Amino acid sequence: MKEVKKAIVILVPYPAQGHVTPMQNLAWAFVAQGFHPLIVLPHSVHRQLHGEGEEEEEEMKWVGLGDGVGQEESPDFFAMESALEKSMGSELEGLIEKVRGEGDEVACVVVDLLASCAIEAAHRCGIPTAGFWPAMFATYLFIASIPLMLHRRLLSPTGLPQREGKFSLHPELPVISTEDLPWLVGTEAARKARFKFWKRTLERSSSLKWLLVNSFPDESKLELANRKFSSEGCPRVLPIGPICRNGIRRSVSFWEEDLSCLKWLEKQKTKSVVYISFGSWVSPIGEAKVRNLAVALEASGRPFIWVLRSSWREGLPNGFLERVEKEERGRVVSWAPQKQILQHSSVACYITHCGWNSILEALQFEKKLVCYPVAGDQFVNCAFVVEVWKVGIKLNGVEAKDVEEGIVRVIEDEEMDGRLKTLNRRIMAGNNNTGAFIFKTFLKDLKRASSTTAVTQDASQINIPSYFPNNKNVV
Ligand SMILES: O=c1ccn([C@@H]2O[C@H](COP(=O)(O)OP(=O)(O)O[C@H]3O[C@H](CO)[C@@H](O)[C@H](O)[C@H]3O)[C@@H](O)[C@H]2O)c(=O)[nH]1
Repeated sequence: MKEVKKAIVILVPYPAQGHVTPMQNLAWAFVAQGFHPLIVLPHSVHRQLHGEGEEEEEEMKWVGLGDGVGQEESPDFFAMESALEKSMGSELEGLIEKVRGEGDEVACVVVDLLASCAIEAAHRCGIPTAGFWPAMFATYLFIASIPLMLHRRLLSPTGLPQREGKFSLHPELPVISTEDLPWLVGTEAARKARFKFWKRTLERSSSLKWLLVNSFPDESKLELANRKFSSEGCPRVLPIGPICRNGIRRSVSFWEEDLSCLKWLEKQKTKSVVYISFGSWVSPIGEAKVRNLAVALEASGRPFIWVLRSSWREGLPNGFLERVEKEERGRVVSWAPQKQILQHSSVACYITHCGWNSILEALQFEKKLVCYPVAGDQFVNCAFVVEVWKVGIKLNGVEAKDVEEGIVRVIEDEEMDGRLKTLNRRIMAGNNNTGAFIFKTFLKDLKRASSTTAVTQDASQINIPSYFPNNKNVV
């Protein structure tokens, strides 16, 4: 028997970059409190990130759990969902038994709501379980209000909008179009399947005690709206974000970053470069739009860095890549060191798909946004950027005229700079960070629920370190 029991926190992210990064940041916040995080991934994704074998980091471990996905396969959302549903429950129970068998204590399991199949397994093992919503709280509210939308007949029983047009569920939520609801992606069959997925997620999450949300306190008043929409037995919502990573440690990356664009960035004038990225997950914008965007960027005459996977480059106009390189006009890369780019003074604005992590990073480094949402929560995120915070504009299309007008509007709008600065101060505010305070409250609650030995101090004395942002010079 070992002398000191370790307090393990098992974290289960959905296996995509935009989910693993915030979960890893959360893991560092746990490390700072004396916990030993164990981040689990399906084996196929673990292999991509860490190669074969277990990655040994001093403070946290990454573990691959069997998922039945072959080396050559690259499953889409539904295939991954089905792989997780089949294997995650039993694999996770096995892991918990193993940890306990080694004499350690599993103090808590934190489950990304997109991997909700892990919730029941954690419950079966009798471990306090928290949900994690890596995105904006408002987008959770749209999911949480599915029952209300069904009741008001805004939706059919299969989740399809029953009327077209704009609506708002609550004065604190922006007006959005029925077409912008997060599950309305792809074909009718895909939309129905996603709606089913969210209904099941909502049912499962009702058994959670807490829901940790990577949103900032500005939004916490929305919790009132949450109470209105949610039925009995919903988790206690704790907006602990934005959890950003300070210091030298890098986030795990699904692909190798092309660092050459940083050297090129050094040579550009202050606030001249347009950065373009559509995130890591949902397929980008289609070949025709890729072509239009390329034409628009060339026509603009502005320097740019564009993250574009090789598989999407077929849509590019003839000779585009060669011209860009020859004229030193910009860089087209498969995967970029995004935070370093956004932090750079040469970058003027960011054309974004409005993934939540990208928005947080842009706010952290005070970069104005030119929004082109593509799928899921991105339309709601965009509505906040454009209509609530007014720190960006929404593109109507990617024709040359739209893009140039959009870029000029954000670059020339100095009031937008002022609002961005104020918002940055508010959400990245040093030691008084409300998100950090709420995290302490959670730890206090956890201590009561799990009798964990890790949180031994009075929680009010816990000094939350820099995993919650307190300045902008971090990568
Ligand atoms: O070349 C690149 C491009 C992106 N990133 C990073 O990848 C992450 C991307 O995250 P996000 O902006 O949230 O986009 P997605 O990867 O598309 O994230 C998915 O998950 C998010 C959180 O739930 C949702 O908000 C999005 O809509 C959904 O597509 C960010 O941290 C970026 O810094 C890089 O490091 N290099």
